[in-house]
Amino acid sequence: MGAIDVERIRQDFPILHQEINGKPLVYLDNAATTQKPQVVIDAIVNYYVKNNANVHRGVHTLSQRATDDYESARESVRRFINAPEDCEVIYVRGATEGLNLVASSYGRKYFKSGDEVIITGMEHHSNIVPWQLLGKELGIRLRVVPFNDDGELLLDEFEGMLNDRTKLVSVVHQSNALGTINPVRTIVELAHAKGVPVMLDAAQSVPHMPIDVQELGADFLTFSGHKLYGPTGIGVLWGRADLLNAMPPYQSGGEMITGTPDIAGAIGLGAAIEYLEAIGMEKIAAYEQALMQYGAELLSSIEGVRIIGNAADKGGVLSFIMDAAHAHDIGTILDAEGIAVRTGHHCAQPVMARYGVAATARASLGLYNTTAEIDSLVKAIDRVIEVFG
Ligand SMILES: Cc1ncc(COP(=O)(O)O)c(CNc2co[nH]c2=O)c1O
Repeated sequence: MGAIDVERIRQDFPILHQEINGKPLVYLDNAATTQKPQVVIDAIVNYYVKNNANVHRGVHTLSQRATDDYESARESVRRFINAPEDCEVIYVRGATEGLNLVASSYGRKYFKSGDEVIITGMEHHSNIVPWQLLGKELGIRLRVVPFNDDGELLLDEFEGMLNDRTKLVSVVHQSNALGTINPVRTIVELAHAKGVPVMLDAAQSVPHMPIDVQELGADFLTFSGHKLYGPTGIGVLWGRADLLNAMPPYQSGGEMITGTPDIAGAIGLGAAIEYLEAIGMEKIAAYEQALMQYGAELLSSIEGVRIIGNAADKGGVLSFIMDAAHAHDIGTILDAEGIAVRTGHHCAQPVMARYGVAATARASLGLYNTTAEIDSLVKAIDRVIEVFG
């Protein structure tokens, strides 16, 4: 299935080795949050056991140690996304805050009534609502790029939306509900040709593929630590230094203007990044891609199962509906079999509306999942048909 030693990797994740309802846990909800390797857990514990102190401007040893680890994590983030400078890496609570920060700070400085922001029809609510609220406040028009039945953006429609009132394009790199990987380099090229900056919601792509912000050409990019095997409450907004330096503060107070940060979270994020770098993002992407293809072939061969989202370029997400049962009933039966998937609209209600469905069941893959776990999923789906069919 690929060049990573998944059985050895699974030993790094203590949580995976338990039973749920008397069955081995099969954790397939990685788009919601990922599990944490022992090295991440140890890094957080080590901070609190040995180095806990507030960061920056402390003259005592513990504060210096905490500051060194906190800033070392920032350098790990810079390296991981190949950002030009550490100062372009801003810690936030997660992708939601990263998107809100750009909407609030960049938006309020540069947008005026009648301006337009372009998003897509497959966005997570975190990349819809901030722009809706700003739209109400400032009189901004939100333009929405549609997508086809396979879940692929209509780029001609996008290009046609770009005009002299367009002030920002903010798009998801990989859809959490469909798995679609959008052609963001092309989107950036088209937007930049019109002088329009681009923000990437990379919450679902940074954990699963190599990301190079300089190669992508974006102007902002945000992601959440808890989705790339790091702790909750910590994430990153990357932005071009010239843009960030021109933006007004998002929050004010002491400590680098935003109060005491999530020091342990940042250190845990740094440990997660080093863990992933040791395995290799190219290898992880290839492994998850092969696993997703394996699952897609099996699920699409089951009568009464329909996969929602069949883009040619797609990450490790298998959203599906069944003739036999509602998504929530699917999820309940799967849980009884020890299998964790997410059911609902996945904070992507426009996607559900596009397909005319209320909800899907979504299996989303991580680097520790296996073909045997996909087989268990298929067996449990057969169980759903037995119970509800
Ligand atoms: C594409 C995308 N953008 C933004 C967010 C928000 O990230 P947060 O700030 O860390 O919450 C999510 C979370 N997606 C999901 C959270 O739970 N199930 C999901 O699919 C997401 O998938």
